[in-house]
Amino acid sequence: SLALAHGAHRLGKRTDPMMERWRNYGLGQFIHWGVYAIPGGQWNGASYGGAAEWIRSWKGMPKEAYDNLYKEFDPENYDPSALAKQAKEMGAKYMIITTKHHDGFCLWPSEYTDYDVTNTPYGKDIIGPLVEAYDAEGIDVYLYFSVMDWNHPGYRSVLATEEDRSAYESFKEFTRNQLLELLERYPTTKGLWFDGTWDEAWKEQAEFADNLATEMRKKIPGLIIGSRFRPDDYGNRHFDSNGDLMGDYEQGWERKLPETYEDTNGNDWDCVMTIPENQWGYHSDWRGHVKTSYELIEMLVKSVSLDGNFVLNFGPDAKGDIRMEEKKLATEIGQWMSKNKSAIYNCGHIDWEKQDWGYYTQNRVTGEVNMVVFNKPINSVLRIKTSSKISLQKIYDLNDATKIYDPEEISQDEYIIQLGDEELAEPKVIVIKYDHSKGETKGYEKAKT
Ligand SMILES: COc1ccc([C@H]2[C@H](O)[C@H](O)[C@H](C)N2C)cc1
Repeated sequence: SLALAHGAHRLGKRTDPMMERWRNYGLGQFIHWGVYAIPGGQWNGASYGGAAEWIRSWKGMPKEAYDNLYKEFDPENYDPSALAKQAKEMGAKYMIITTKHHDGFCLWPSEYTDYDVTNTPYGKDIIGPLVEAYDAEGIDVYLYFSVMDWNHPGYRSVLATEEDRSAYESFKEFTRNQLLELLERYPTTKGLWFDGTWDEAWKEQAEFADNLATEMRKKIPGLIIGSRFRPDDYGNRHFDSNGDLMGDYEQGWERKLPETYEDTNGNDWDCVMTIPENQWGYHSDWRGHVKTSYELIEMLVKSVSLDGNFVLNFGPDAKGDIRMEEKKLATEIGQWMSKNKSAIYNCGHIDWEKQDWGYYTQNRVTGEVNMVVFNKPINSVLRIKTSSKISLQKIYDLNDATKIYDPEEISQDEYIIQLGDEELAEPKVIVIKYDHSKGETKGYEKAKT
């Protein structure tokens, strides 16, 4: 393998308590909020077809007009504790907030730029009260930070000239100052979610990024930083030139999920997900498919079954209100989570053969296996193929203690259980207690082929 000065500094998963806590969240909330919520995807009577938080890049939005929107930022309905309570009700264990998106507008009072909340009619810190409100609900806070910054004069996507390079040095200093400022102001932050690090200019900053990550972890020991921050010595990101993950978890699953455990390379990972097909910031005109709570619950369960966290995005509008569709989904997901959270929190992958009826999650504390059933087969029979040398002790409906399932062993390490006749009204969790006291096998004959 290549000798890298700034590649992965650790092989395999982080095993410290802060990362164990991250690994056991299951469900998170993303919040994308900024001045892009003011146009909300519309301008001059036209609707932007892209992601609302990218409207500045649309030819239909004059840059001058966008860059003056901050003078209208005055979210009179912003209510951090209401947001935190809604997240609590949904069952989120952590929240990631956009402190600064690509447009460079800062939701906190930054010493290093005037393009921040203090110069808006609202005039106050947005981030601080949100951190306090979420901490008060026991929901861990992570800060999203876009390195790419369309507002900073020193930003460059490519370093072509000496002028570019000297300008970019001032931009790097600005970036370091803002990150250290955020960690100073919000010391209960558990981690940073970086974005906007795909440009060539940043890919040349392996040493700078590596040193900055080290410096940030000096300020907050154990700080959790994903794979989307650092480039390695050769400009590779997420995975270094030896194919090793850089950062504490893989940040590549955005609006998509791994299909198999192999797809995850055995790393920690998160999937960040939009409710519409592709809108992170508030867009008043959601086009196309809006996901239902069952679709989102299946993505959550699938994520946990493959050792990942599922982070659902919310985009408050210009007044700071959460739109009706998002409120409804938070409530519906919360109703399911209130009855089935033991299949999500502290759970992860078990290498039993995936079945069509749904997903397994294993509780890392109790060892119990959860069958999360989404698809009831036509014959109401659920097949269970375990790993070898185990014996099933008890199988029961998580939400109906009177419902015990009697497994029928149909071949080596293979069982079936019978569901009742009732239709599945919602994803059903069936718990399997098992142990390794393998009794006598019935000596099934393997077919001689
Ligand atoms: C170029 O394609 C992109 C670039 C950045 C994004 C940003 C979104 O604005 C949002 O913040 C998402 C998490 N991020 C990857 C999305 C698509």
